[in-house]
Amino acid sequence: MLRWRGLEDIPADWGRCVVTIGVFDGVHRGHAQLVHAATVAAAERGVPAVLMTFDPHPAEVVRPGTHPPQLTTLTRRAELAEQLGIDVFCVMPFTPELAARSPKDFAHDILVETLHAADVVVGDNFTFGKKAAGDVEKLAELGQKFGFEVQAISLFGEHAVTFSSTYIRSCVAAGDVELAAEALGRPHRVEGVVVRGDGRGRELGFPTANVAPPMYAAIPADGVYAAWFTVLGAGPVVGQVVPGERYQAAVSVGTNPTFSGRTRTVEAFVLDTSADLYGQHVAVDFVGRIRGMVNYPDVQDLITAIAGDVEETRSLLAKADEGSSD
Ligand SMILES: Cc1cc2nc3c(=O)[nH]c(=O)nc-3n(C[C@H](O)[C@H](O)[C@H](O)COP(=O)(O)O)c2cc1C
Ligand SMILES: Nc1ncnc2c1ncn2[C@@H]1O[C@H](COP(=O)(O)OP(=O)(O)O)[C@@H](O)[C@H]1O
Repeated sequence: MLRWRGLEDIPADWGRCVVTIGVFDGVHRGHAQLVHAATVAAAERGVPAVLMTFDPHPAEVVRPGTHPPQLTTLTRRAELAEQLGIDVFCVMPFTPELAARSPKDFAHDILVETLHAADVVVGDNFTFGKKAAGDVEKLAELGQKFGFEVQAISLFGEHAVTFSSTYIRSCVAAGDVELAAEALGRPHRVEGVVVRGDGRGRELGFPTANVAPPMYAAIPADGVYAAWFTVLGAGPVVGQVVPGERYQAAVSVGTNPTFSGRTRTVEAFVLDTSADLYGQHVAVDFVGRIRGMVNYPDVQDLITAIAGDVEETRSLLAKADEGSSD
């Protein structure tokens, strides 16, 4: 898969292509349908499928200070797009200048003159151009004028819910990681580098890898979760932990109220392993919620509770795996 940042990266001899456009945060099951339509159209025409996304999130440029919690980093979005068969991951820097373009200029200058789009695939709620004045109807009209086809895909959902990044953010914020996973088609992931904490976990008998997520990362509500833990990258084995392999983890999200903590942390106790994880880039895939954060009167009560969480983690993850192999 090719990766472009900005239109400058497009080769001079670039031919025709199929383009799907959106923020694609989460690359959820609705997004997957758009991408599928784009890859099918591209295969029929024998041209590449391009996914156009934006960075930073358009909301932050249009209304500074309103950046939504982010379900996926750009790197993760690219990885997921590649798995879905996209040929080119094109990140458009979302600048005030881009936001100010009229729908006609966006279509003419970017889709036609630069990308040479033969087909444009969007969700049927797609808006574009200055003040989001362009919609699917406008895009189809511009397509007729400039010579590209438009496919508007109806929004996908289940159980009377339309799957959208906003809906999944609200599931994550409420700690309902099961519902989030259903819409995403995989567990919600928080990634980051393992940093030093207060060094207390080891004393409790449960050392935890404290994960520092990127700014804006969508963090599940405070509580305890069963998750898969993976050291990312292709580096050497870390203690007993093999990069790229997933391990069971009991994860705490919160301020450690038992110790009157102030900072909110994401901490993973990786089951049945011991490894120096400091500095590693890791991923935590949230599978199920176990309980809320509790301010225990006694540290011994916390230790007993964590031991119970570990057992709950084992059975929850085993069940989730059975479910996925049905
Ligand atoms: C599975 C699990 C459950 C936890 N539950 C709680 C809890 O209910 N209340 C709390 O105050 N801390 C909880 N913690 C967080 C511990 O207080 C924290 O891991 C410990 O203070 C170590 O912090 P450190 O990594 O900064 O040394 C939990 C940790 C784990 C791994
Ligand atoms: N099973 C494990 N799960 C998580 N971290 C582990 C494990 N075994 C060893 N570690 C290491 O121990 C560190 C955590 O120990 P802890 O006492 O909680 O200190 P800190 O407060 O710095 O997180 C982790 O960052 C990791 O390097």
